[in-house]
Amino acid sequence: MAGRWPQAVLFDLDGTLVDSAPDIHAALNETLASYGEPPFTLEAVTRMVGRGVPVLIERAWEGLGKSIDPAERERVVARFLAIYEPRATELTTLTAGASEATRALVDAGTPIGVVTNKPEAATREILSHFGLSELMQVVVGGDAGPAKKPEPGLLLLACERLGLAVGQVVFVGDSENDVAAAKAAGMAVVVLRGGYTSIAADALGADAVVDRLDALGDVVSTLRPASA
Ligand SMILES: O=C(O)COP(=O)(O)O
Ligand SMILES: [Mg+2]
Repeated sequence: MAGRWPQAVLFDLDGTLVDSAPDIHAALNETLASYGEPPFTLEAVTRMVGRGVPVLIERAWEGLGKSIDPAERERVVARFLAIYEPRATELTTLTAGASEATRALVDAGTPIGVVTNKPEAATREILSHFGLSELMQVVVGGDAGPAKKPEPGLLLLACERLGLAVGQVVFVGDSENDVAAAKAAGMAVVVLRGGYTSIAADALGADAVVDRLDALGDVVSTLRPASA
C-alpha cells in the first residue's frame, strides 16, 4: 500500500483542461440553423455541456420546447459531430494552468490521462492541437463503451488501462457528473472552480476544490488514497 500518491491523475476535458464551449456553441448553432431552428447563447450552451453529445442535443431540443425521438436524436448527433469535429479547436482555449499542471505531473513521473464524455476522435484532436497528446498515458472518450459519467465505467476503464487500482488515482473535473462518477468508482476527486456547472464548486461534494489547475500539486498531496 505504501508508495507514491497518487499513482495517476485523470482529467475531465470540457470545462477542466479546455474551455471548449465556444466551439460547441458555434457547431450546435450551425446544426440548429440547418434544421431552421434559432440559435442559443454561449451561456445557454455551456450549461448543456457535460453529459455527452446525445444529452447536449436532448437539452437543445428541450430548450426549443420540442421533443425528439431517439432515432431523430441520433441523426442530429451525427450532423452535429460532422460539423464540430473539423472545427473543434477554432475557438477553444486551454484553461489557466492546464499546461503547467499536466507537464508538472508528467515531469514528476505521475502518469496522467483524460476521461471525458466527449467522443474520442474530437478529444484526441483537441489534445493534439494543444500539444497534450504525448503527455497522456490514457484517453477514454464518451464512446469508449461503458455508460458515460456520472456512471463510473469510463473511470474504471481508464484505471484498467493504466493497470492501477481506483483508490490510487485522483480525478480532476468541473461538474456534478465528475464528482458522482468518481464517488461511484471509489476515486478521490478534485473540482476546478469556474467550469461548466450551475452548482457552486464547493457544493459539489468533491474532496478538494481548486481555482486553477496549477494549484493541483499542493492540493492532491493533502488528499488520502481511497481504501479499496
Ligand atoms: O459533454 C461532453 O461532451 C463532454 O464533457 P466532459 O469533457 O466535461 O466530460
Ligand atoms: Mg467537464
